Amino acid sequence: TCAFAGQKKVLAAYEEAVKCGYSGARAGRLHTPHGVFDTPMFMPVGTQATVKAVSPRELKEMGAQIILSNTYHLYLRPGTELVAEAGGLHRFMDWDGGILTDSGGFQVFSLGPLRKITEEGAAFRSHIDGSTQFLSPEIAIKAQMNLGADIIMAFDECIPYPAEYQYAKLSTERTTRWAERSQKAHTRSGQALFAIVQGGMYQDLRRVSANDLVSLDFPGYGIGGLSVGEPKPVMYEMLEQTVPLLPENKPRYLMGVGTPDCLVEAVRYGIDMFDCVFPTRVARNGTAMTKSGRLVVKNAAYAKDFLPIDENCGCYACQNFSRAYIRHLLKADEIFGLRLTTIHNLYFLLDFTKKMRQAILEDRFLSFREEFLAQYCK
Ligand SMILES: Nc1cc(CSc2ncc[nH]2)c2nc(N)[nH]c(=O)c2c1
Ligand SMILES: [Zn+2]
Repeated sequence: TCAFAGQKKVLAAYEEAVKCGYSGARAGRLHTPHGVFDTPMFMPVGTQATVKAVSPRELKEMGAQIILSNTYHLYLRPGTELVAEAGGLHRFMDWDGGILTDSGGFQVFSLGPLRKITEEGAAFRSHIDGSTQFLSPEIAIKAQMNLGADIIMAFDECIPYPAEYQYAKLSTERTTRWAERSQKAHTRSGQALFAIVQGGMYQDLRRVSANDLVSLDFPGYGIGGLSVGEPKPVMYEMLEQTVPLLPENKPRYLMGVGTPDCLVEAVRYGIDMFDCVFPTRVARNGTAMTKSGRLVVKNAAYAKDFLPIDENCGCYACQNFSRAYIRHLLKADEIFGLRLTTIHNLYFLLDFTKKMRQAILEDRFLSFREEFLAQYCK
């Protein structure tokens, strides 16, 4: 924590991590204005100021610590000034845990019909009403200060995959200049601004991006531009190149990841924080996550299966309902069905990261990883 004593604007301090000698895995504690949180951690995604189909009370009950929201979406609707007038995002959505907002860069490129990226920022058309919009580091930071999240992200470009070396190089250099502009625009104390490492799938660009951002001295670092369709071994190789260059006493957040096998590998490289829409998204089409892989509870095979999704799971769905009942609800398009599969999938990932933390603290992470990967079929 003392590492952050000198940081005037930072509250996302990072207690001395408990390191496992044989891997980069570490168990840490993240200090924010809304509490101290355990890592490794999974962060449920609440894109439009709600984690779809579950309430803040249920999120708290299942052990969620920090949730994500999207600047891009809230900027377009209902507007970040409105959220500020409502008392900020925590008040607006009645969530008193931690909140992290993404800066909008990724969503502009992945959602809105993109118009144009220049040194100044990104012009795009709103996916809601087609209106012409523009985001820059200054606008994205102002919007995030309005929302009042505990951790906010620098405005970056998530380089598409695949990308030519030259494009990746120029984009990464611009993202570093945007990070500096984000830093200058960030004037809200009690809020931590994380930079985002880019570099495409090029080892040298990843190292340059990490070193440049570390020298700008941020309280934490996102690793972006991954989980964008690249083969998993390539993602792991980029982690191997990047993570060791990031300060040990600062949190590392692997953006948009992911499935349990990716989480256990990324923790091994020293990642602390994860987010992914996957668990909530696949839940809504009837797929449950288990330690042996995915279970499509909507399948006819489960019509008369009166066991829970996972009899060792402590979630509300598995403690009280059968696969047959949940399948019935999903087939009948009952909203409660989506709620139960979402509750299970979120609980599964939150519990999985808690189990990894315990394994690290007990110095048995690598055997935990071996056992898990042996049982989990991707
Ligand atoms: N894979 C991936 C995912 C996300 C979205 S993380 C998220 N936002 C909201 C929910 N989840 C990314 N976001 C940014 N800003 N940059 C990236 O490179 C990037 C890469
Ligand atoms: Zn469950």
